[in-house]
Amino acid sequence: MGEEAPEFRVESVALESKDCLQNAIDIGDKTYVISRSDDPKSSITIKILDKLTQTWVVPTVLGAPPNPTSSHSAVLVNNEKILIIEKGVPLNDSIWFLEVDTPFVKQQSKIKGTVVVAWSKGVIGEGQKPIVISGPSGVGKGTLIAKLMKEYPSKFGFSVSHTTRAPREKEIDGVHYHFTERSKIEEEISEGKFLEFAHVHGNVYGTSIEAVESVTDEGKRCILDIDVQGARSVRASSLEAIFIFVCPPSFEELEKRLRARGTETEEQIQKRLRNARAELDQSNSPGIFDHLLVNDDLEACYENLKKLLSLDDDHEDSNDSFIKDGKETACYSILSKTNSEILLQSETNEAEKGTTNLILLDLSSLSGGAPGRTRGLKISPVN
Ligand SMILES: Nc1nc2c(ncn2[C@@H]2O[C@H](COP(=O)(O)OP(=O)(O)O)[C@@H](O)[C@H]2O)c(=O)[nH]1
Ligand SMILES: Nc1ncnc2c1ncn2[C@@H]1O[C@H](COP(=O)(O)OP(=O)(O)O)[C@@H](O)[C@H]1O
Repeated sequence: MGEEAPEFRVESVALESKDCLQNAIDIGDKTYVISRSDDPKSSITIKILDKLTQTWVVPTVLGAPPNPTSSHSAVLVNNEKILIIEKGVPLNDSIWFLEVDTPFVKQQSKIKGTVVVAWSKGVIGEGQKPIVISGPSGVGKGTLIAKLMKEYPSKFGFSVSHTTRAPREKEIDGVHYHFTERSKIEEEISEGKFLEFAHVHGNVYGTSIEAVESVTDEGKRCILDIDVQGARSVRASSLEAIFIFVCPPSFEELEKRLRARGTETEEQIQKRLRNARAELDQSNSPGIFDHLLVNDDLEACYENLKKLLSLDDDHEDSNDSFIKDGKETACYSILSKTNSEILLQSETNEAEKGTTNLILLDLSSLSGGAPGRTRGLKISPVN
């Protein structure tokens, strides 16, 4: 029997010269040209040729691009995205997707009225799902999160949000929040750098994609403290998370805690209490929260939170053991592709006896995607 035919027609022209590499990938009537210049600091540029009109378009590029490297290889995965393998970086950092026609890209294209493409970094294995914690102001979210981070500093990391509100006395910029100007956050939101944002108590709050992914990239489980609107947006995004709503034992107790904290003016307290009623109402909306926790006695609530987190189907990724210790520099190029498997070949000819220079990248269970990370990549050596 002959070899399985590729599912899609792929024309990949590698125009390699000493210091630059360019790939041209055809999708329908368009050719996507992915190139890097000979300036080692400049990152990849994308241009699209419309073959019917013979015109070039420079798209709006969303998401953080790969760090500059010397070269890459690329292949079309399906009609939605291009897989790019970077060379000269650790293998963990070498797998990228350029989304050209995914639902996210289509949606952003509509919003912006321009042609959009978006970067997403490939992650080997699933990683642990981030934890979204919501609840009314003063209920004790921050207190519970602080306890968790103190007890398990290497397991959990906090997603540091951006906010336009003024810092409280003991709050540190970059630790509790990134305190920012409204015009700056609005600009960054329009650049697609935020996973979600919301207007809360008269200020803008938002979670940058980087805030979540930098925690995940450190191998820690990310905790987000965001309001109900934010939780709703994350639910609708490509980020798979666990959603927990923290309730007070009573409205009176909530008010007491908020006043006792002593961080807000009376006017701000009144605003937070008004919003609290709406948040408590929304906590029962179907499809947002997976768990409700009542924070009556702090220690009891904390124990329940811990139970709930260990009940979750946390699992160590097993399929990435091949590269787990490997901060080895990637020097792979794409050799072949079937429907969901890509064969990568090491370009060094150092294949000593018994050492593999072929690896198989399995794309059959991808999840997530731009803006952020594409998870669920499986990788295995070919013997
Ligand atoms: N949507 C969204 N909400 C956030 C974010 N960061 C914080 N919040 C929420 O904004 C609200 C106000 O937070 P904060 O000003 O720290 O006051 P506190 O809740 O009274 O401690 C809380 O409900 C937070 O969960 C964010 O990045 N996105
Ligand atoms: N279970 C609890 N019982 C009594 N006070 C609590 C409890 N949990 C938190 N607090 C206190 O309530 C106040 C508000 O808690 P905080 O963590 O700042 O709430 P949030 O982050 O939800 O706004 C703080 O002064 C905190 O010490």
